[in-house]
Amino acid sequence: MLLEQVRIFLEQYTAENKLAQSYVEERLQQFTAAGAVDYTIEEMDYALKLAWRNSNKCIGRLFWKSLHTFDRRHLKTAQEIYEALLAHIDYATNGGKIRSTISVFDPSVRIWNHQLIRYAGYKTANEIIGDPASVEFTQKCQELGWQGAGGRFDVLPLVIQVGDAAPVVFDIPKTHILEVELRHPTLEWFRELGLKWYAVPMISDMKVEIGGLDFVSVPFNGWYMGTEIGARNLADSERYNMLPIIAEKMGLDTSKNMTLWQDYALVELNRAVLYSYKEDGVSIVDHHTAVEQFLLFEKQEQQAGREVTGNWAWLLPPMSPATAAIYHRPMDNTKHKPFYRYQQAPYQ
Ligand code: HEM
Ligand SMILES: N=C(Nc1cccc(CNC[C@@H]2CCCN2)c1)c1cccs1
Repeated sequence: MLLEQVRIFLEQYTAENKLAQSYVEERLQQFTAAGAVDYTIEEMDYALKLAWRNSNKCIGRLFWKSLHTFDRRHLKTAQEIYEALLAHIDYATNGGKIRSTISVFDPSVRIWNHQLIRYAGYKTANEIIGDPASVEFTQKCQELGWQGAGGRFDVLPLVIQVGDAAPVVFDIPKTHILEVELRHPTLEWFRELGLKWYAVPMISDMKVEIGGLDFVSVPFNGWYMGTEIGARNLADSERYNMLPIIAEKMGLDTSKNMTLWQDYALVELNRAVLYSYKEDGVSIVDHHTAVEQFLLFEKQEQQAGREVTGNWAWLLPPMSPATAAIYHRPMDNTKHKPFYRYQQAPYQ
């Protein structure tokens, strides 16, 4: 029952923020008198940080206390929500010195995008141009009237729905989009591949349950771990599938696995990602440093008397996993609420 779950959340908020126990009863009485649960910005801010700290698949949790919260629960029209999303993008991007940020909207708002900035995928008769992971959403945007340029790196529009009104499509002006053109520290030909990626990953399709209330529009961003771009987005055969092309350019023998040509290409692609982001002053973390930061997070949590939970398979980087200390031990994947979780897409 709702108020019971609200009580549990308020108990944790009160204990961790060293407030008087009477705070819980006061707040429950206010909610009962008002006939609605309306968390303060301080309660929301704590809950959203806590949900990050509880997210078992996240390797970046060392910085959970530095999350910046924008309270946008009062916004009602698609236009003002669009403007709030542009403000989030600008604040988070910060010229490349990325700030972990989250915006929380009224539960009647839905953002149809998987990420605020992501590339379109165009499926034609015999090929896919752009990001294959975006084909379905790109088709949805086209049905809603969006005209893409048909290129490999077209940024998709924001699709915002308020209540059960028709969704509204908004282009993101280029001035708000920071991207990094990929080049390699020593392989001069790498630049000719014409590869780039956007600076800030901003997940916009997850929800968080706080004391029994579902917040279904909580776009959040951090910065990338290099392997996400270099070992998955640009490497997967069902994504940009760049390994064969890079191996060819490297002059490797790609006719048999035993030459480990895929592994050679993978390392050079990931070196190019880290080198380019670093040189452009865009925040990024390599997977070895990210693992070290996670080990620090574990130590910090244990010193605070809290058990650390994690999803072993997701926390291991997709490159050289056995170089990560956490590879060699099991992990408790218990789920503690609140945490960020998947939800049914509004258009499926
Ligand atoms: C600050 C830098 C951060 C880094 C480097 C980082 C890194 C990562 C990485 C590499 C993943 C795995 C993603 C994948 O394999 O697709 C992940 C997952 C996740 N992160 Fe973080 N993260 C950061 C900040 C955040 C923030 C600010 C939040 C939320 C407030 C967050 C919440 C999550 C969640 C919920 C997942 C699991 C996503 C899923 O289930 O698909 N992370 N993170
Ligand atoms: N660095 C990041 N990466 C990240 C975090 C959460 C979710 C995702 C996207 N994960 C989904 C993809 C697609 C299938 C497997 N990975 C990326 C962050 C995104 C937002 C905050 S940090």
